Amino acid sequence: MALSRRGMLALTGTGGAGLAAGLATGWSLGSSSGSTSEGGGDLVYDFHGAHQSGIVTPAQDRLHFAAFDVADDMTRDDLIELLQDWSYAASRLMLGIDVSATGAFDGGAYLPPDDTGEAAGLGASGLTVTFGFGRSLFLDADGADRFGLADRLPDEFTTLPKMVNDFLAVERSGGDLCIQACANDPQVAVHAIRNLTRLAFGRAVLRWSQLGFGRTSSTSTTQTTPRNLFGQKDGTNNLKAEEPDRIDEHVWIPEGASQGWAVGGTYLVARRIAMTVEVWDSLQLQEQERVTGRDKREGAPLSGGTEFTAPDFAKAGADGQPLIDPRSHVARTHPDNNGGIAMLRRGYNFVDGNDAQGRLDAGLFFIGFVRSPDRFATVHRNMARDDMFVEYLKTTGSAVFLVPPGATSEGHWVGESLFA
Ligand SMILES: C=CC1=C(C)c2cc3[nH]c(cc4nc(cc5[nH]c(cc1n2)c(C)c5CCC(=O)O)C(CCC(=O)O)=C4C)c(C)c3C=C
Ligand SMILES: [Fe+2]
Repeated sequence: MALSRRGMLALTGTGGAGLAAGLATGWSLGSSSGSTSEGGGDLVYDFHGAHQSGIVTPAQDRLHFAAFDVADDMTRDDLIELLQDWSYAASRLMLGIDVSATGAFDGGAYLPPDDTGEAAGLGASGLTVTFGFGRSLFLDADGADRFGLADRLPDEFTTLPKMVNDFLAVERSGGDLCIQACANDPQVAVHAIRNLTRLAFGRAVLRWSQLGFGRTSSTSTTQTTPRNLFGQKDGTNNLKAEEPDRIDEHVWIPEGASQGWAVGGTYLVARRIAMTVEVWDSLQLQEQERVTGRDKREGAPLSGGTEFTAPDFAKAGADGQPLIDPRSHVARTHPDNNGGIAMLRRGYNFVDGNDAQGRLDAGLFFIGFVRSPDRFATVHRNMARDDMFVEYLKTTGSAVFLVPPGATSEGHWVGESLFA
């Protein structure tokens, strides 16, 4: 593949010394022969910033998430080059332009095009591309330090304990690297993952991937609360971008964390949670609401009020029992019952076909951003132990990635601080 940067033609083959060299001297996005924005596709988010995009960005409607394994023969320098190439390509894709300057159509008739072309004319569609590092990048399953990164592994980067409703498939779990692509057009998100996967050819292999539709959270007060496949309003009491102090407290890795290079990053916890929708659908409305702790129509807590009224876990009904069942999902996961821990949820619905009995393989691809995996585990343990909701859920995939801080400006790349 040949990609060009500021008039410089990069290497052909698997990717990139030329690209890395371009980065070192500073690169510019210039113009592209590729896509132009049309219709609703002209929403563009900035790739550069102190934090990566796709975290507090108002949750887009579509997701393509991918986890990768780095090839066995990769060196530390190769890994750096891959991250540089991915950063450059992502910064272009987020502008709604092709992965390289010659793109889908201008590389000449005798070469495969750099860009696969299916997003031509769709614009940026609010695309965000977020990169993460798996724990195995630092220390693999055999304890090998493949890239000289073991002493950069944060103490906080622990593995999640097994939970009661875990039925984890190896082929849907883990990974050395991840890319979360979110957009308002599914083809734009798929195009991003497809082209970044292609760019990694010979360097990293796709391990598993997940498509998601219909965001199941709002991450901004400008958004209405969406519904998940149980028909519930989901995301009501989520952390919102308009609460920077709470985001600082709960999401970003703080100064004083064990590894300074990760400050300003966060941890992404991905859980593929199958929902037994047919069983749920046969529950009485009243029981669905009791299990959730909120009413289904408005999403208001069962202690009273409207959607955004704070739940009152102490409030009792005429029978003297709490109006919100202590084993409801809201009671088990609320910060008041978890030592104040909150997380930024940014998940998506999925339907991946059906089984031989006609039951949908449907659920929620949960994505949560937290400042340490241990904080997620605390809430999840409390939920898994006796949340009534768990009866209707089965977790089939799981992975945790450290999302490093953002590439601050052009010429910088995601992951730079790890190798500094
Ligand atoms: C441990 C983390 C969580 C997992 C896993 C999880 C799965 C999950 N949740 C829903 C539906 C809802 N979740 C709601 C609230 C909520 N959920 C979590 C955490 C996990 N959920 C938290 C921290 C909260 C917020 C609690 C609070 O502060 O009140 C709600 C209520 C509406 C809302 O506030 O978003 C719903 C509905 C599903 C379907 C699911 C797995 C499939
Ligand atoms: Fe939840």
